[in-house]
Amino acid sequence: MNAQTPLLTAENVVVDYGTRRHPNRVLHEVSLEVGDGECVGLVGESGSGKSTLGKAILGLVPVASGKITFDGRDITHLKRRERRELAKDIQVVFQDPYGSLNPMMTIGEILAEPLATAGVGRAKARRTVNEMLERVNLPASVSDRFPSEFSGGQRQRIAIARALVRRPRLIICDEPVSALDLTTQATVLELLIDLQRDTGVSYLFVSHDLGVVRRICHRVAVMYRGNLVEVGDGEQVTRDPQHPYSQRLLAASPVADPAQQAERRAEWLALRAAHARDSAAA
Ligand SMILES: Nc1ncnc2c1ncn2[C@@H]1O[C@H](COP(=O)(O)OP(=O)(O)OP(=O)(O)O)[C@@H](O)[C@H]1O
Repeated sequence: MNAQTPLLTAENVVVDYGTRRHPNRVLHEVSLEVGDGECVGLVGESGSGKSTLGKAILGLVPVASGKITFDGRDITHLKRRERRELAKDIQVVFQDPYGSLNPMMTIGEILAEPLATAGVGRAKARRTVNEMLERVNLPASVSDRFPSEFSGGQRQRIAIARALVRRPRLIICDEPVSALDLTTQATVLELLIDLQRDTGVSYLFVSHDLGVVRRICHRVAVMYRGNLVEVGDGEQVTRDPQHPYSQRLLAASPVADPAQQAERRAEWLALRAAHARDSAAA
């Protein structure tokens, strides 16, 4: 990994939802870098703006001001064709392994589709599909089957294989394990870590779960009401955060010990109450 060379930069990115007359500012001048081969976690409670930053990078929501660069190139306002071309380098894995795979297509068709769009011939596409299935620990024989025949964890591995087929340099992982049970979460996280080690792909890893982020991310950014309040080393931010909001987020994250969990839940409820008060005052 070379965290010195940012592959992706977001500089003072502002995103508004709502209307021009009644804008609802969801991102307030957010700045973040993801290095080549780096995994950066983006944490924060529901509604803090994590997915919106991912969508801004993917060009799925308009950026009102600020700049996003990829490999030194300004990608803030790309034309549709340029955006399609960029899909080779930037891919996404969503939370819901049930909704993100077309139920009418076989696994082979789902994985081959991005290659066909890129003009890759059928024989080469088939080889690449088999190689990617192998990478996510699924046999080539699954190609002829449909998504409904697989478990949540298997579907998420298929979604990861699909994200990988064009050998992207960055994958935006939007809560990729939060719909999975704990054991399956661990397997998918291990897979993502192995893939990063083997391919050098970078991840922007969106999650509300500090434990998950601690396992996989080199650096962690904490988002609160559309602002990044803390960015730092993953171990440090997830164990000894400096910002009061990050401290409350850590206090709310699940732990194995029930007594400690009860204590954290109480702190979490206090956090929610404080958030509600802040929102009412805003
Ligand atoms: N398409 C939209 N139109 C209007 N408001 C939206 C839209 N998408 C998200 N929002 C609002 O923007 C804010 C940030 O949402 P976002 O989904 O980015 O948060 P998040 O941190 O990813 O939350 P979660 O963890 O629940 O996915 C929320 O208040 C949400 O209601």
